[in-house]
Amino acid sequence: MMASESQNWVFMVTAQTPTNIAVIKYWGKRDETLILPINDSISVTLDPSHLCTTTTAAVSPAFHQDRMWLNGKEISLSGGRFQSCLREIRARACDVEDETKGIKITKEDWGKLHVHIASYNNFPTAAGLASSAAGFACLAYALGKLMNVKEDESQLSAIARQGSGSACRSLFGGFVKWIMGKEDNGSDSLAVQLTDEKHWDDLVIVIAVVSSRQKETSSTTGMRESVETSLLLQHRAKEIVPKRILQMEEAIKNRDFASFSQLTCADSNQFHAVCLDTCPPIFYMNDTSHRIISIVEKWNRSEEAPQVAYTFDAGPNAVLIARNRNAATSLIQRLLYYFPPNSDDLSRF
Ligand SMILES: Nc1ncnc2c1ncn2[C@@H]1O[C@H](COP(=O)(O)OP(=O)(O)OP(=O)(O)O)[C@@H](O)[C@H]1O
Ligand SMILES: C[C@@](O)(CCOP(=O)(O)OP(=O)(O)O)CC(=O)O
Repeated sequence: MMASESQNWVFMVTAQTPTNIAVIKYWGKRDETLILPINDSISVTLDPSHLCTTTTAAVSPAFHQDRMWLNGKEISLSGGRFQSCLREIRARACDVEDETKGIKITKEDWGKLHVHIASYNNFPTAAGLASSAAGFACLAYALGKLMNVKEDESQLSAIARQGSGSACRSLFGGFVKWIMGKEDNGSDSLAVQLTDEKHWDDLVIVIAVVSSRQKETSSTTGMRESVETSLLLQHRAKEIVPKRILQMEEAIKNRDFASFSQLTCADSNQFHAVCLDTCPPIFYMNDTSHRIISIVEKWNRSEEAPQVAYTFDAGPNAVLIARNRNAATSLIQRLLYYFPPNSDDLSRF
């Protein structure tokens, strides 16, 4: 089976993947198991040195079951999502040879070996900052490297998607589109890069962590309830998003910040309107989130051109995209003025 007779070897790889923030949101599935969305979405991938996941995947004949640790704590792998990613990667595994260690793992061996995975997020988990996106993208990438799969990033994205929908967009840098696809088996539901990270490098992303508490309604549960109860969601997916996707692609291509910011803010607000239109309603934003929106709206209106776009995922934390470094500096000064450190006093706003 293995060139190495010893049971003591461990072969491991480490990968790092940034999170991504949607500017046209994914909210709603047409297939819960395969994680197939009801609309296309577009995101921007953050700089890997900031919000990111680091995952080490290891294999050894000494491992007797697949195990995973998230932020230092062992987690259950009984859920289907981890198993789907692992199964899809195992099915594509190739021979691995490490001559220095005298290790040879054949394609067939992978079906019998178990993996241990340790993953760390350097930012709050399950707080609406897309930890599942960085997490499952990194998992698919690390397992792919470990098992020497030959798939390209788009094909890997379709595997990461089965861990968490938004994860498929984190396999690329820059602006990324998740094409919803039409096939029932999900083979055409994958991510493609629209532009790389250099295309629009004036943009500066500032994240205002309003709360790092774990949210009450997960994205998975929230979007299921929206699909079941919100008429606005159906209208959004059919009538609004297809047009917005085209407009957003154009705005990104032309580095047109006025259109980009208008579309980003409108889409975030519509996503939260869908949450309110869900029965029972879901409240992801809080008073501080609403105040941040008002500050940005007021500021943008007082300038000749918009300075900052805001977007909120399934939580109260604000993702603010400034048109350039000057706007980002001014934004941070404003945030510190309205929300002084160590003070709850928001009354000056
Ligand atoms: N590094 C990781 N590796 C594997 N799975 C992870 C990792 N980080 C988070 N997850 C999974 O993602 C879940 C959190 O996903 P959830 O969608 O609820 O929150 P979020 O991704 O932080 O926020 P949102 O997607 O709404 O912006 C965790 O409970 C865990 O199952
Ligand atoms: C609001 C969002 O961040 C929702 C992300 O939802 P998830 O990708 O976390 O959901 P699952 O596919 O059920 O794992 C919008 C987005 O990222 O497009």
